[in-house]
Amino acid sequence: MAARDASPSSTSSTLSNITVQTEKQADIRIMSSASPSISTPPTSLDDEHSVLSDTTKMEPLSEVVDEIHIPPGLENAPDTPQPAQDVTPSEGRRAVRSSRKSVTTYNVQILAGTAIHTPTKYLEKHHKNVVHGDLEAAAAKEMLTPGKKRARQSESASAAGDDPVEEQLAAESAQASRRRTSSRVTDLRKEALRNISGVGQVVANALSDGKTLVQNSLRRSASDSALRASSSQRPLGTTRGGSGSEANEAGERKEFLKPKKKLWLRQGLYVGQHRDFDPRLKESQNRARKRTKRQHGPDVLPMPMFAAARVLDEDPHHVFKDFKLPFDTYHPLPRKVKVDGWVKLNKNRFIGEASALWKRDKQDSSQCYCKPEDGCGEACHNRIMAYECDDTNCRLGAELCCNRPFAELKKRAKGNRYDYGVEVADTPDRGFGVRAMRVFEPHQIIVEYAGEIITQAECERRMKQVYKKDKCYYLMSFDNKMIIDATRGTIARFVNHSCEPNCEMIKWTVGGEPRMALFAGSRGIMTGEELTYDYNFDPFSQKNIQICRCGTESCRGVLGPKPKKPVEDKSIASTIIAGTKRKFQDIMGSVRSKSEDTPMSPKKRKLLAGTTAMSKVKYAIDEPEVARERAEKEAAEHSRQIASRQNRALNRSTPVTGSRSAGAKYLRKNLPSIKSSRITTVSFQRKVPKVGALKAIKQSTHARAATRPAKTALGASKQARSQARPTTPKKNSRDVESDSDEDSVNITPASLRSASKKSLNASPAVRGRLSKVESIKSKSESKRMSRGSSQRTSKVTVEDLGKDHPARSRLRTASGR
Ligand SMILES: C[S@@+](CC[C@H](N)C(=O)[O-])C[C@H]1O[C@@H](n2cnc3c(N)ncnc32)[C@H](O)[C@@H]1O
Repeated sequence: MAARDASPSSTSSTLSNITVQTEKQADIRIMSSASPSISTPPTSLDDEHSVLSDTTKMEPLSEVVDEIHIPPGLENAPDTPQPAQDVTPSEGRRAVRSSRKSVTTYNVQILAGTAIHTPTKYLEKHHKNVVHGDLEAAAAKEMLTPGKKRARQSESASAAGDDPVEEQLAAESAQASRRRTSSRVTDLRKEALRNISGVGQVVANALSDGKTLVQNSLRRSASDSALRASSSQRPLGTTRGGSGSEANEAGERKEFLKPKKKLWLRQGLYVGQHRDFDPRLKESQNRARKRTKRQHGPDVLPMPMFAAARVLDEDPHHVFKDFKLPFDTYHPLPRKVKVDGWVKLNKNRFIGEASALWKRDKQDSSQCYCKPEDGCGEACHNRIMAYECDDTNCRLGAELCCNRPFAELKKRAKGNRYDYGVEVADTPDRGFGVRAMRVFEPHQIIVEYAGEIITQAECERRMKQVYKKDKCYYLMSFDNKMIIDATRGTIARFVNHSCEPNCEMIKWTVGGEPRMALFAGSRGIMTGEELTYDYNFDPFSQKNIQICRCGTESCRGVLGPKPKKPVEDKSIASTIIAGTKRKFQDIMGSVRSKSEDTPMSPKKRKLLAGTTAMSKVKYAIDEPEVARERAEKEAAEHSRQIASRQNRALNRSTPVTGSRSAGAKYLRKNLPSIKSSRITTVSFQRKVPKVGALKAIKQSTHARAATRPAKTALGASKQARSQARPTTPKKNSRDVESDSDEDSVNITPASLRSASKKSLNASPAVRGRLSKVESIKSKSESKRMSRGSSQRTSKVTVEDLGKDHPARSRLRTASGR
């Protein structure tokens, strides 16, 4: 007979102890179920022996039936098994005690090797007796895995093969005793508890199955007398081939008990990949293995991304081929640079009086009239004027308009660091720099140059007091005579200078306020590239000149202002006139001095009248003298340029000056104390034709101005864009003016006139040529007229934009500054 605590704690009770009872004590134990059963760890040799005892026999299931379920009305049926009526509860209890010796008791904690470590109160509270029978056998069978079966076969040859629970427990005990030596006591305990809970669960299931079985049998016995007769002799639950349903049940059970085959995953995420790591080895052994492997070289190819990083890090002179990976393959090195003393600001912050002064000088407004198909592209007025489109100045929505760079930047900042796309990196010789972590398209916005916007007075104060001992300043001249101090500012402050930059620092007007940002140059930016722009650095004094380490071919050698523009950079007007000039000279057969051929020569090219053989001979004879003269002239010109540059620097409105004169005074006074100031002064002006050039064009085209066809606003704006497109930082307006003085246009109508006058005194041959020149000149002018040359457009653009158009005012401001 088996008694089982049906209370909720009964399941857990099986976790501690399982007691297997013999047939003899079955009837006595019915009563024992009434009181809480007690089990103790084996204390005698008998008990020890009982752990692996094979004397246990299976409990006939019919007794279980007798004890538990006797359907109402069947109590007095002749075939119904009767509970033992003659045993009183007290006797039962006594009987349990007296019969303990013969009860095979399995203390699971002992079996699992955890009894020593289990608190006594735990044992007292939880251990319960569970009586096994056929149902338990079924349960145990279910629990037996192939491994356990093997363990059972090998280790308990002497154990009774009939009792699977016992066998399982014996196997577990053997396992546990093997593991006992290990120090992982807690794990073992957990494992044992898990196992036992599993057994308990199965036993519970089996009992409920048994209950069903009994009920079915009783039902059958009530309807089938033959079966009833046999059932009284044969214990329920024993299978016999005669009964179809029983055979089915046996078949089902067999199927149920069929061991499951473990399926191993053979393919997966890491299939085919080799790792240096061997999980069977210790970490130190793995490390040692890796070290030895490295000496021999890797036996598998490295991942492309790491290989690429290695190549990129190598000295470019030793790498046979330039090589850059696209962003999705390349992963910038996860080297984080920590910058001390950098307080990060994400947007401009006005300091002190700057705010009030700023409001007073609000920016002009701009309006674009783009159609959806244009999408605010190259022809967009706002774009030309470096105004960001928004809902107030653009009719296209955010989806169609692609002239909203700062809005794009804002969105990007919300993404991850690769969306943001820039990081501070160490450079070998220029301190920190900024590196791209993604690809940027040509002219795409990269990062805003933001910081504290201060007045010049505040800047002076900071220079004297706060940054007195600093070696590095992050000051940039901004709009409205203000200064951006990016000591607290965005990452853009770390962008270094290059004489061949890949980026441009440009001022835009966003929502009526000027903002400065770094934009990709016309080549775009690849991942891993260092970002640079031309500082157009004004050192104020020779003492402050720093050596440039940009390493480009056209490096100017020092961090200084941009050089005078070369010939090819001159205005379109001068380029056109240059064509005329060439023809003119061809006809004249003039021989220019070689010094004039020098492309960078800023001197005016003077027309030489004589082109005869005599003159050629004369020049040939005089060549050494010409060379000497040329050298002298060049030296004089060079010193003049340096002097004028220094004058400009002193007079220029700079971050450290209150006014031009005050600034000059301040600098004169303070320069010795400001030894290595890093003042990034960049003034941002539109590219405009040289003042002189415009003048020349105006004069030459004045007479025909009335007949000129009116320009459309679009054409005008296009031209304005080509002229006014914000590119690299421009020189101060004074530079523009002085440029026009120094690099005056090579040929003007006035020079042509003087040449004609001279020609009057020339020989008939020369006069003939001059008349040809006149005719070519008029032809070329008429050509210019017919194709609406840019020389004319550059002026017309300004005027045709309309009185109130911001383009007009800005272009004027730019050229007038
Ligand atoms: C605005 S900071 C740029 C960030 C700076 N590298 C840093 O570590 O903070 C400007 C200073 O960087 C250095 N620098 C930038 N570009 C340079 C170049 N091409 N060659 C030498 N020094 C450069 C100069 O000292 C300059 O004054």
